[in-house]
Amino acid sequence: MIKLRSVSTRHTMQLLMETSLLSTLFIFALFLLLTSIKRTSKKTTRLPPSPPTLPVIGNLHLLGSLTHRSLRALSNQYGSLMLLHLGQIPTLVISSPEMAKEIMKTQDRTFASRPPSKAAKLILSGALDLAFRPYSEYWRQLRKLTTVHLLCAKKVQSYRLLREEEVAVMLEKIRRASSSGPVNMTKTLVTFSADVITRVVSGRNFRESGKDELFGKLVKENNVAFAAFFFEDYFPSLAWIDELFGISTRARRTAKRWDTAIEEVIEEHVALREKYDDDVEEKDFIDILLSLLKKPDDETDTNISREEIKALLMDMFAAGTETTHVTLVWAMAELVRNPETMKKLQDEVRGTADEAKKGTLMIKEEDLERMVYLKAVIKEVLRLHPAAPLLLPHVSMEDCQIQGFHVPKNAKVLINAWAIGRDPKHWDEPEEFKPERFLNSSVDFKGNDFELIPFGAGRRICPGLHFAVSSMEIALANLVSGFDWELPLGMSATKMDMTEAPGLTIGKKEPLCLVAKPWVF
Ligand code: HEM
Repeated sequence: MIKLRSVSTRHTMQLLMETSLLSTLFIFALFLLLTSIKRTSKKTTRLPPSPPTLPVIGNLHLLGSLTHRSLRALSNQYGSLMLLHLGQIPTLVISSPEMAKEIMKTQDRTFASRPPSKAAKLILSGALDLAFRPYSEYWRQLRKLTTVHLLCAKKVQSYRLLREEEVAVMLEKIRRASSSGPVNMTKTLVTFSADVITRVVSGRNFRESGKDELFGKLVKENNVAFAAFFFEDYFPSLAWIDELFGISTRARRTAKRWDTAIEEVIEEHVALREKYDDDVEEKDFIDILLSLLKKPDDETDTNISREEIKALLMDMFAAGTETTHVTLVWAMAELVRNPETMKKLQDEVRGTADEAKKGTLMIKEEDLERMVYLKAVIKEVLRLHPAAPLLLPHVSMEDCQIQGFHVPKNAKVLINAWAIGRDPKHWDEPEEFKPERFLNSSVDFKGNDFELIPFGAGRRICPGLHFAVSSMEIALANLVSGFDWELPLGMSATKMDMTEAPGLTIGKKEPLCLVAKPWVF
């Protein structure tokens, strides 16, 4: 009996234990379920703040021709993370370093793609280039190819003599022109920037072959086309209106002109390769691209089509020319407007130049390293006048959350580098041109300091950064050391016209004409 009771007690005990284990497991599962529901419900569907919209056009009416300025005014009201409805396209506008860091660092991969662009579709053969191509394995390959063979620090260093030669040509041109009145520095600097990039990319000078004017015009046409209002970019279903108003036709004409010009340059390279039975020393970028076209499976696995080569070359000629010359024009304009800064820079440059070289040609690249004020001036110019004030548009590749707000997949993202560079929360006297602010500061434009992002940051950061900075440093150092600069008679520094011209890159609207007085060591 006792034995039986003890068995039944044990059985009851076991049952009890199993039941309590089951209930514990049940409560634990319930707890997990509730927490996960709670966590999911934290993923809000609350959208970032937006201005009120109008039917059909949404917020389009709020944008002026200088979009970066309109967007800053709006963000002052709605915050540094703002959602606009531009026609049918949800557009996230970023206006603070903190938010820029979210997009280009914390969630860099989500935002590393590009939205569709009608101009890129028409001019760049459907965005076959590097800059407008959506994020993909092919984009990564193309970027690697361009960096390794054209734009990495080692390659940029190897173009040193070429840059010095082009600077010498520019100085000589200014010297000659200066004897007969003010020099059009806008024109001079366009030619300089174009000559450097075309020599590096195609191995020869477009100036000498008479192609420089044509390419200059094409670069300008590109800037206009990429800033034009295409209905398709805001109302994809109304693409036909672009045809009706002739905007697409104009862009197609630009595309055709680019195609003919680049085809000619490529054909010259092909002819040389044929003449020397492919035994051409691969010394320029086009040769390298052509060799990849011919043997797609060799070594690199990169299979590049002729259309892709042309689109990539267009990127290089356009991005390499426009951004650099626009920045140099702003630099000269700011220096002439601020004579004390000009004097301080001239003292540094003229004083740092090697004693042995005084009286000879000019500043060489080896002198630049010691010129800390020159570097501060260039940073300050890029802070106040980033050539691409809204960078290039990004797009969200999936739904995500930023600071508790929901960002839908396929939202276009505009990052206002111009507004960020003038944010009073991060910069003292932000509207003033004061290179001194960088003298005791480690803030740089290389993509780690989000208050200064003229080249962007993260996966899509400008691959031409080193190339551009090297060209700008050597050009500016020589311009200020080789000449004293004045405004033409009757113009005053305080009333100088600094109006911006609208475009994908924002340059000075009026050409910069200056009196150059040659200076001898
Ligand atoms: C002062 C000169 C320059 C400035 C301010 C500048 C600025 C920029 C900016 C803001 C972007 C977009 C970054 C983003 O989307 O987040 C960009 C992209 C790009 N830049 Fe530059 N750039 C300059 C010079 C150059 C030069 C000299 C080249 C080539 C020779 C170049 C080639 C490119 C290319 C190919 C891209 C597209 C990269 C991609 O989408 O992966 N840039 N640049």
